[in-house]
Amino acid sequence: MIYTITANPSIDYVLQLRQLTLGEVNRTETDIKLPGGKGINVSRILQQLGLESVAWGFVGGSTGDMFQALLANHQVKTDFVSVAGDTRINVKVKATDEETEINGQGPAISATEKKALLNKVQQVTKGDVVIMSGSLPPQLDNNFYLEIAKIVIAQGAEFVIDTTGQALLDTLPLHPLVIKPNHHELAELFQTNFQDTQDIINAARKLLDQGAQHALVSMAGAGALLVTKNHAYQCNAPKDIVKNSVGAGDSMIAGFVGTLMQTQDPIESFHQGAACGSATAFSEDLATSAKIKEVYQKITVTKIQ
Ligand SMILES: Nc1ncnc2c1ncn2[C@@H]1O[C@H](COP(=O)(O)OP(=O)(O)OP(=O)(O)O)[C@@H](O)[C@H]1O
Ligand SMILES: O=P(O)(O)OC[C@@]1(O)O[C@H](CO)[C@@H](O)[C@@H]1O
Repeated sequence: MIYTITANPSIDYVLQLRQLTLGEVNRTETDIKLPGGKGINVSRILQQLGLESVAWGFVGGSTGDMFQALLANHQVKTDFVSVAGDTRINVKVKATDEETEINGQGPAISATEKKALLNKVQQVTKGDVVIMSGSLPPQLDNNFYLEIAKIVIAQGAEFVIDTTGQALLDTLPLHPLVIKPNHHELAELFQTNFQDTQDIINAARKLLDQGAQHALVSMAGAGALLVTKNHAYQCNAPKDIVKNSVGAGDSMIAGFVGTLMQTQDPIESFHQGAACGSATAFSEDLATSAKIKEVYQKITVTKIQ
């Protein structure tokens, strides 16, 4: 089974405006509410790929009720911990060619609520994969993901982590199945600027040296890299109208992990991950299975090392 952990789920309030003028009253052309949060997005794409997952996380308040009602339309199995605080609302503004995001902090999580989630993680067994992604709500320690990773490994299962900074580095010695920084996050991790693809590959290899099993580096409209100890692969990002790239990275993780569990083939998994990422960028909501199949045909994976 695949479990996703979204410590800080959200209602994504996606607003389309012709133009955004700060300091003025702006009115939307369209607005939609989506059940958001990185792990939730991963579960939704896995569902489109015909793969079952269980979404774990903290959900609370009337916004939490609305979040669950929105998610109920997507046939994702859930097992949330109910919390006293309100699930956050994240605002995504699409205006002219720019996407601006304002993400809420999320509810405070009590020690009892945290324990309830850790207890769920104790259920995992060999063959399971736990995917943890996204920011942590306030009051959860920075080592929350590390705590989870330790439980998962002790149970003989695998984990995937999509976070940044020290929280990511701390889990590397426990051998995450895959990590997926985008190229900006990767540069920030090493406090550098990349001059070329080789710089990116070298940085990704440092994360492999520290323990990651596979390193994906996403580069939005410039495609992505899959870096292994001895080889590197690149894929293109097809050109189309970008409708909403929120969740493209999560979609890539879902495609990669879901395919890897079925095929054990990292290159095929990379191809499918890239298809899911681009298909989401070309969709208003996350990608559908039909869109993923269509986009898959337009992606080529090239061995560059
Ligand atoms: N504009 C785009 N055109 C085509 N493909 C895209 C575009 N944006 C993203 N993708 C695909 O999706 C993958 C993941 O996107 P991206 O690099 O933006 O991840 P991310 O920064 O983690 O995004 P997010 O946090 O919004 O989920 C890219 O590597 C690419 O394959
Ligand atoms: O604030 P975080 O947890 O870092 O990111 C949350 C978020 O921006 O990530 C998803 C897209 O990746 C959205 O559904 C959600 O709003």
